[in-house]
Amino acid sequence: MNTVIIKFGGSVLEELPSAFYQDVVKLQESKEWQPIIVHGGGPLITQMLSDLAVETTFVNGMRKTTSEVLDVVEMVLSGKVNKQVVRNIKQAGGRAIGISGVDGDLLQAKQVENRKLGLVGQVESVNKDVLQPLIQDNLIPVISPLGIGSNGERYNINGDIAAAAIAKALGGKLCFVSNIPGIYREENGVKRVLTHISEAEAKGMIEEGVIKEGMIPKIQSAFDALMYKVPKVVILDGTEKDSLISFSEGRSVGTQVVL
Ligand SMILES: Nc1ncnc2c1ncn2[C@@H]1O[C@H](COP(=O)(O)OP(=O)(O)O)[C@@H](O)[C@H]1O
Ligand SMILES: CC(=O)N[C@@H](CCC(=O)OP(=O)(O)O)C(=O)O
Repeated sequence: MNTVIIKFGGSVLEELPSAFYQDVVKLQESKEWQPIIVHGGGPLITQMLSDLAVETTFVNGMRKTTSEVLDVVEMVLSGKVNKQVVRNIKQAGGRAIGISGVDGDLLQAKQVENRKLGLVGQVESVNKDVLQPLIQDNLIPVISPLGIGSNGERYNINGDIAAAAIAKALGGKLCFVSNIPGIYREENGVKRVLTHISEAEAKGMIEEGVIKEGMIPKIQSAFDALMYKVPKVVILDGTEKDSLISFSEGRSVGTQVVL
């Protein structure tokens, strides 16, 4: 059985068609795949913070997180978004269970080295034992990216980084579902989507500012995962018909990240 970690971000969350969720359920029912969902929700957090008149800023795609911001992050991700995704899967005919990285010590984390980011965490270890009984019960785990520290404190973890850590722990394939058909590069004024991207190429594109914002943690997590033997990492558009099925059948879709 193949495990696939499907991470979708806030950029595409509200645009994902029901066909996408039906494809997730199809994979599960095929018995050849075990899908595990990790979701983001960055734009919804930003919206809620703005409604509450709390300022928010990003550094290289990571949100500076005060304890006031962290309350909102947890409320939006582990409450609103997580349960919406569980319901979407049910409406597509599947059965899902929503948990956060805090539950059962799933994502054990510590504060990132860049202290200017505040309560942002990096994953130290993944307690994959939490997922096994859920999988055995034919449930699709839906995970919100918060982490728990050794003293029970919580951290805000970027969704892409959380997904890569889970893929590394389970040795599963990693599928970043976003709102773009892959990584863009402009050549002679023409924007095209790369079918593959290597580490050297990505580094150059980050330096040139061609890869920016939320794409930076995504691509960095992709290489981190590949380095730890994750067999395949792809960035694709979840609104494109059959994109997930093409991925599962090994057809070329989106941008494949290669070492
Ligand atoms: N070279 C690039 N190619 C494609 N998208 C890029 C690139 N550089 C930056 N981006 C941005 O990255 C975004 C996807 O990252 P992010 O907003 O974090 O998405 P998600 O919420 O799906 O994780 C795209 O919507 C796009 O605005
Ligand atoms: C540390 C950090 O930046 N955490 C993210 C968590 C949500 C996320 O990753 O959402 P997307 O997948 O939509 O980007 C945030 O606070 O926005």
